[in-house]
Amino acid sequence: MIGLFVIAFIILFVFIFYEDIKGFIYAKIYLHKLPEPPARFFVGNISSFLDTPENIFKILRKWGTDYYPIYHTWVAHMSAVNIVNPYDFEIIMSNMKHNTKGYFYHMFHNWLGTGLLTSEGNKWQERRKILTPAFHFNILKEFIKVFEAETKNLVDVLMKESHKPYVAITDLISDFTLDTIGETAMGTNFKEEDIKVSGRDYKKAIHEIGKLYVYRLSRPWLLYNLLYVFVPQYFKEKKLVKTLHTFTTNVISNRQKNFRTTKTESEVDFSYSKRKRLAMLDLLLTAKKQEGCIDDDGIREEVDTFMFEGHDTTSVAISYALMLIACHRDIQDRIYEEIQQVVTDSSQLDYQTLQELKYMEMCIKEVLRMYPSVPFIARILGEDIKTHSGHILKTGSLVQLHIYDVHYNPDIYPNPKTFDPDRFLPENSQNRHNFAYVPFSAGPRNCIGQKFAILEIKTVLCGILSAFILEPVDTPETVELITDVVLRSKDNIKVKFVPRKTVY
Ligand code: HEM
Repeated sequence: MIGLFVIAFIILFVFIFYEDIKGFIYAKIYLHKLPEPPARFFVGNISSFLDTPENIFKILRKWGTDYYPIYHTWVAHMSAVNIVNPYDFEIIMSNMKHNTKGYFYHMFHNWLGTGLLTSEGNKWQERRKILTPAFHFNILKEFIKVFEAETKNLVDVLMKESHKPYVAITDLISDFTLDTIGETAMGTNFKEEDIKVSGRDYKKAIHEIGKLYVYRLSRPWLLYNLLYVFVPQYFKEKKLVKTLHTFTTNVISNRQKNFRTTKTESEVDFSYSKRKRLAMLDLLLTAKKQEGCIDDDGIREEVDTFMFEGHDTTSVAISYALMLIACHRDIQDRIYEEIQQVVTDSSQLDYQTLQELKYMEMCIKEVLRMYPSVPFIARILGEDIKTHSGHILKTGSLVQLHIYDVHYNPDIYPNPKTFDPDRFLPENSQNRHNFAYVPFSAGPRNCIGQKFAILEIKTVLCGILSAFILEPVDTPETVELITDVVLRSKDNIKVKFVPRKTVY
């Protein structure tokens, strides 16, 4: 009887964990041929992952150098191939077959469902097709007015704080980017009375859920829902997701009401072939109404995805940009001179003017090299590949692409810790490998919002640098980076803002 029970248990175990067992055997046969950091029997590299987020960040950098160009990490049956060279980036990022995201993206499902960031296959292709026109040049041109108005609000806040020895900027900038994505892509002003309170709760919940993801990410066994439901974080996440979904559902229904009353049938006449230009949420609402290719849940998935991807990434980029510019007065003066020359009518920025800020653009590129907002991404291989160094990786392997480490490779970027925008002069970048600079990823699954991001960052730098001289408080040496879904610092970043009028 006991024998039968044991056999039944083994069969059930194999049935439930078939994929994991297959992965384990594959890792033992193939992946252990790759260089590996020291590991313990069965638990593998777990002790390194159970450390603090700042220490995990440091150890990953050490492994990236010690085991260049490729290495293997594992915990029990879970294995990951880590790539830290541009040649293999190209093999993986440029091939549609490897478009499926890594397992850790599943932890976003409770909140983001399977929106553009987390979806795969036909669903991803269909959504990308629907959403691409929302980031067309004509739409982005309109958004610049919103970037400008929100920049003015931010400058007012900074002005009030400027008597202090420094301003802790991280949260202020994050508020700025949330308000901006709300008003551009969603057509919703978070400061309006009727949603001000729920908007504040929403922002708080976004920050909280980010911390929760880090907790889960650094404990890979919690990526199994079966185990996750037993920890308090599961219930906390459920509560946060409810707050987040309540808010986005309200935003959608408000917009739906306004959209109905402000647009006539002919105005919303919509088809992809006609390429009618509509901001993101309006585009989705119209796609639902006229083409039936997305439903209410689908719209919410995308609203949640864009609120997340569209604010956190730009927020950290702007914070690091301000810190680096504060630390390099010579570079700051050059950017300011360029603004003075190019922005002749300071009351109105437009697309053309922002395009002409060439030196500022090089500075932003260098900021995103040193601080890529998304320091690593992950893919599941859709077919076997041979890596640049000759290793065969099998279909189904989880590969982690460490963008941060490629951006700090001294053979590609000499003195990689030095902030040097001239690296992006055409003559200095022409011989660089195409996949050696990938802050927005590359290939078919690249960042859909990259032009939006650059225009937003340029607008806010114009506003802030016209109003203030930045003085250093934090420097790259004092800021401790942590492992997170975006490249966050352990503490709030501090910069001193000196109003220009009091200086001259
Ligand atoms: C400095 C700012 C930004 C950086 C560095 C950045 C970086 C990235 C990266 C590396 C990816 C690939 C992610 C992956 O493969 O897992 C990505 C994807 C994505 N980004 Fe951005 N991003 C930025 C701003 C934005 C903005 C402003 C938006 C929206 C308005 C946005 C929306 C998205 C979306 C929806 C995806 C998924 C695209 C897809 O899979 O088809 N991002 N971004």
